[in-house]
Amino acid sequence: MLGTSPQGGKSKLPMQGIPQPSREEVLKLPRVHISTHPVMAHKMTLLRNKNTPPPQFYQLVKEIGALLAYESTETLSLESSTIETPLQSTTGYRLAGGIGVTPILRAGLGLAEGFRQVIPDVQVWHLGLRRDEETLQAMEYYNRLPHQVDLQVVYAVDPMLATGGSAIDAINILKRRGIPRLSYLGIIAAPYGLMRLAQAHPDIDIYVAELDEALNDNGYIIPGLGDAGDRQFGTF
Ligand SMILES: O=P(O)(O)OC[C@H]1O[C@H](OP(=O)(O)OP(=O)(O)O)[C@H](O)[C@@H]1O
Ligand SMILES: O=c1cc[nH]c(=O)[nH]1
Ligand SMILES: [Mg+2]
Repeated sequence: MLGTSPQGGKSKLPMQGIPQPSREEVLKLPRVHISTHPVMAHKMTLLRNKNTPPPQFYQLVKEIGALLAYESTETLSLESSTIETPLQSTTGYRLAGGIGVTPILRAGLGLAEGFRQVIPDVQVWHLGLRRDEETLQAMEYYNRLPHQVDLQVVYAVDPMLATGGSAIDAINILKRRGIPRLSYLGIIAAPYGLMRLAQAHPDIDIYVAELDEALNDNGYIIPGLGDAGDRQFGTF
């Protein structure tokens, strides 16, 4: 079992000396889904490149969000109904119940936008969490989650799963709203954060585009892509 805090020892750097699991260990986790699609690998390479400017970076986050939406909704429930084509009656299907997407601000905004391109009638519930870069603890600063909910599933979306603190907190907050089914959708995961999220919330599915090597001593994912919020919104 991993520790619950990224802080430890007497080091000034928050991840220094903290043991991290290997990629192989987290690949054995039962509800972790990592994309194997070649189009995803192509877009991920453009996204990671430090020379990709913010407008193209944001566009890529949206496109990757759409691909992840398609992959992660594969197991959703359907309702059937009879419809008329111009020629005859036939059985049609629609997604059962509502679907919610919670972008973890800021960086989750582009992913949520991509998700909406696949399922335009999702409800979008905004949640602001900011990671303190000294302690790596997430702090909630904005919450627009409705009290009345009747949804089949809610996806918490955030590009970067680093220590896992933000994702664990987001799922805790959503669980308090009584959502029957929750999933996490991200672009890049570090083994450390993925293991912590799966251990804290073994009842959710976790979908990511790629699994990286590790966190550096500052808690940044390597090789990673840098700061996903800054790269989307140009705030370097
Ligand atoms: O797994 P963790 O260690 O919690 O780190 C991941 C979090 O850090 C980033 O957000 P950040 O705090 O930089 O906010 P931003 O989206 O406003 O840039 C990222 O988008 C995640 O929310
Ligand atoms: O590598 C990282 C870690 C946290 N947040 C980011 O945006 N990037
Ligand atoms: Mg950021």
